[in-house]
Amino acid sequence: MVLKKIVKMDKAPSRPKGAATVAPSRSGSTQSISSANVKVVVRVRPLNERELEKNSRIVVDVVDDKMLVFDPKEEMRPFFYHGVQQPNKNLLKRANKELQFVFDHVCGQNSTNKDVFETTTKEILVSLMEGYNCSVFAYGATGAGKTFTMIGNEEHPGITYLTMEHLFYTINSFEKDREFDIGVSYIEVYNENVYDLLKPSKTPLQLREDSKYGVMVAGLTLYNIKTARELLNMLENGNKNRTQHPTDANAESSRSHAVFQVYVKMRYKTSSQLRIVKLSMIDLAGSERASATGCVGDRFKEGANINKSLLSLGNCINKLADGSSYIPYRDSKLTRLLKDSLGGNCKTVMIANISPSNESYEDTYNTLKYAARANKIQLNIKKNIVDGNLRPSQYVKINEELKKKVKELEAKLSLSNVKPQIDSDKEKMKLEWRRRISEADAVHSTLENELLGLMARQRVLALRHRLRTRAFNHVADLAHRSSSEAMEQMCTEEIPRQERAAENYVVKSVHLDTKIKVSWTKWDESRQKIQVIFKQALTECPELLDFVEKVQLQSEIRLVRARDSLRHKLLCIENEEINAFTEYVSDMSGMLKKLYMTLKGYDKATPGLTAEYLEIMKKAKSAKGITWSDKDRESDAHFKFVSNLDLEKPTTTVDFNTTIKKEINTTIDIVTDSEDLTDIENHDPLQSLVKKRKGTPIKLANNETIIINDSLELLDTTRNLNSAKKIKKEYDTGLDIENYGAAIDSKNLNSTFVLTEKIEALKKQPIRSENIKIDVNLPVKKGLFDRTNTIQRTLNFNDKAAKIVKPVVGKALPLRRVPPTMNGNRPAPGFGSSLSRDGTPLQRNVQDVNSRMKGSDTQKSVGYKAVRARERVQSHPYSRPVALAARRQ
Ligand SMILES: Nc1ncnc2c1ncn2[C@@H]1O[C@H](COP(=O)(O)OP(=O)(O)OP(=O)(O)O)[C@@H](O)[C@H]1O
Repeated sequence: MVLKKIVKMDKAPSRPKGAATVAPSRSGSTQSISSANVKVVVRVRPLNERELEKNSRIVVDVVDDKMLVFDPKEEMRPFFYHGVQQPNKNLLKRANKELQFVFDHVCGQNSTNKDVFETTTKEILVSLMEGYNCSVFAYGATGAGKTFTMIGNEEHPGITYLTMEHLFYTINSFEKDREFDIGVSYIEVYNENVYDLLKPSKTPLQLREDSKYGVMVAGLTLYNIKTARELLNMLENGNKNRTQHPTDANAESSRSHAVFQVYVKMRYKTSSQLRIVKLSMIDLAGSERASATGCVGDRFKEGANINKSLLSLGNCINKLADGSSYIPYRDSKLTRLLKDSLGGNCKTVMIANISPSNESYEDTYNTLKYAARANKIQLNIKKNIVDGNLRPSQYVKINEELKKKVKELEAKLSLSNVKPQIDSDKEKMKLEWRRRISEADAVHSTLENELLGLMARQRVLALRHRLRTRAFNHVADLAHRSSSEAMEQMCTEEIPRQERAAENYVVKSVHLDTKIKVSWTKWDESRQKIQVIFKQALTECPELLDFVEKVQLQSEIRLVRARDSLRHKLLCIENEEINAFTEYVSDMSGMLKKLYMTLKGYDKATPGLTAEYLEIMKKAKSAKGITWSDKDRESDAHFKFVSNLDLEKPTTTVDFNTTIKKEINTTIDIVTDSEDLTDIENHDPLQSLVKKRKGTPIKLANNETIIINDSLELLDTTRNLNSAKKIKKEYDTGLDIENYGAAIDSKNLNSTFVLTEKIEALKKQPIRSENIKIDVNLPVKKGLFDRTNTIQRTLNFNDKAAKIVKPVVGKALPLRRVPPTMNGNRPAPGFGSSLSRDGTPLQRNVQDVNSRMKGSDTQKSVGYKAVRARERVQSHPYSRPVALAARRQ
C-alpha cells in the first residue's frame, strides 16, 4: 500500500525538563542526552587500504566510549643532529594539538554497525514509540564512512536496516493495544533541490509548509512496508538513484543529502486516538571543503551547496542547543525539510564519522569541531573534568575515581529514595498518635460527661431543696400561732413531710457526693493520662500541635456546654419559683391590706402598726417587682455553688457546707432578757451576707435565753424545724404559746439533732442501690449538722462561756400574761403594749421564766396554768376584741 502525499504530523508531547536519563561514562563524565536534545556519537572508521599503504599516522586516539583525543602527543623519539642526540624536541615537527573531546558516545575503529545502532537509534526508538519525532544524521567528510554506517552492505547492514528491523520488533510488542501503519520515503537534497529516490524524476519536489500540516513534500510517495527485508531492496534501489560522483576523496562520493523517512501511524485500540511520528535518517553529503575535493565547475557548485546546507544545519543545531527563540530553518532546503525533525520535541542523534588517518587530518578536525558544537553542553562538562596535561593512561585512573564517585552518588540517590519511606514511617507514627489521642479523648470525654452530669444533678437537687425549704418556712411562719387547725396540719402533715424531704435530701446528697468523688477520681486519672499522651505525641510529632489543641478545645467546649445546660435548668427552676413567689407576695399584700383596713375600721390601728404598714407599702413601691440583686447573688455561696461547674474542685454538698461555715462564721446570738428586745436593731457584722429576722427565744437550763439568728438567705431546715417544733410543742402540750419557750427542752431543741444522728447512721450504711460505699471519711458534723445547704449551727448549751453576741429584734417575743395588780389597774391593752387585750399586764417571758426557774415547782405550775388555749387565741394581736365578740354572741 502506498501512502500518498500528505502526512499529518501529530504534535508530539513536550519532554519534561530534566527527565533525561543520566548515565555515567567510562571517562567519568556525566551526560544528559535530552539536555541538548542532540546526542552526538563519533564513529572512527578503520584505516582503508590506501591509508594503510601510506602508513598514515593515527591522529585520533579513542580513550574510552566517551572520549577521544585528537592529534595526541607522540612519544618523543630521540632527535639526532650530526649524529648527536639533542636534548630538545624535534624542532622540525609540528606541535601536536592533543585535543580532548568528550561525546555521548565514541565508537572506535573496531566498532560494528550493530554497535553504533545500539548506542544511537535503538535508544531513540523508545522515544519514537512514545510519540516523539526522531532524526539521525550521519555527518562527516567524504569517505569517512557515513553511507557505510547508514546503509551498510549485505554483510554489514547499516543502522537504517537495523533500526527498521528493531522497529518492527517493537511494533509487534505493542500490537495488543495499537494498530500500526508504516510508510517510508527516500529522498535526496541535491543542489538545494528535493528528489524522490524511490520514484526517480528529474523534476524536483516542492516543499510545502502549512500551519496545519507542518512541512510537506508535495508529490512524495510513501511506501508501506511490512518487513525490514523489504526495506533493504528499497534502499538499494534508492541508493542507485542517488547522485554520486567520484571525487579525490571517494570514488563513489555521495554529492547529495539522502533522507530516509519512516512514518509510523499508531492508532490506539481503546481510545481510537491517532498519532503519527516520523523517524528521519539522513546520510549527509561529505562535509569536506570544496577545495579538498579537487573539483571545479559543477562539482565545485555541488560542494558549495553541500557546505551551505551543512553550515545551515550546523547553525540550526547550535541555535537549538543555545535555546534561541529563532532557528534559521529557511537557510537551506535541508533544514527546511527537517524543520520538524530537529530540536523542540524531536530527538536527534548525530553520528560524526571520521577517519583516523592524518590524511584526513583537517576534515577530521573540522568534523570533531562541528560535532562538538552540536554537543555544546557536553563540551562544557568536558572542560570541567578534563585536564589537558593528562596522558591517556591517567584517564583510566581518573575514570576509575569518577566511577567510584558515581557509585557514591548512586548510593546517595538510593538513600534519598529511602526518604519517602522515612516520610511514610513518620506519617504512620502521626496516624498512630492521632489514634491514641482520639481513643484517650473518647474515654476522657465519656468520663467527663458522666462527672458533669452528676455535678449538675447535685446542683439541681441543692436548689430544689433550698426552694422547698423556703416554701416550708413560709408555711411554718404562717401556721405559727395562727390557728389550732393550722398548727394541727403543720404537726401532722407539713413537719413530717419536711422531715422526710430533709432525710431524702441527705440520702441523695451523700449518694451523689460519693458518686461524684468516684467519678472525679476516674476523670482526674484519665486527664493525667491524656496529658501524658499529649506530651509524648508532641515530643515525637510536633506537627500534631494543631490536633492536640483541637482535642483540648473540644474538652473546653464540653465544659462550657455543660455549664450552659446547667444554668438553663437552674434558670427554669428559679423562674417557676419567682412566679409562685410573686403570686404569694401578691396574695399576702392583699391580705395585709384587708387586715390593716379592718383594724383601722375598728380604730385599732396603732401608730406603730400604721407606720409599719406604710413602710411595707414603701418597700413594695420601690421593689418594682422582685429584684435579684447581683451583689447579693455574688455573695450568696449557695448561688455560687449551684451555678458553677468547676471540674478542678468538684465540691460535694458536704464540702460546700464547710465552705459556708468558713465564709460565715456562724454565730449564735445569745441574749439575756432585755427590755430593749423589741427595739434594738440587729447590727450583726454578717448582715451583708445574711438578713436577720426575728429570732426565737429559747430558755436555757442556765436561765439564759438565746435567739437563733436565722437567715432568710440561708433558709434552713433547722430554723424551720425550730419554728415547727415550737408549734408542735405548743400543740402537743397544750401549753400557753406565749410561754412555750420555757417548756422547750434543750435536748429536743429541734429535730435537726435527730436528723444529724440519722445522717451519721446513713454514712455507716452502704448504699444498696448503687453499690457504692459512702466515703467514711466524710467530715463529721457536730451539733446541728447542716444537710440542707444551710449554716452549720453548733450549739453548746452547757457552755457557760457562751458569749452574748447581740440582742435581736424582739417584736415577736411572746409576752406572758401577768395577773392583775393588786389595785386592779391594768396597762393599756394592744399590740406591743405590756398589757394583754383584757388589760392583764404582760411581762417579758424571759423575766418570767427567769423568776420561775428560780422559784418553786408550784410557782412554775401556776405559771403554766395561767394561760389557756382559748385565751391564747384571743390574745392574738389580730383577733377580734373579746367585748366585740361577746356583743355579737
Ligand atoms: N567502519 C567501516 N568499516 C569498514 N569499512 C568502512 C567503514 N566505514 C567506511 N568504510 C569503507 O570506506 C569506504 C567509504 O565509505 P563511505 O562510502 O561510507 O563514505 P562516505 O562518508 O559515505 O563518503 P561519501 O560522503 O563520499 O559518500 C567504503 O568503501 C566503506 O566500505
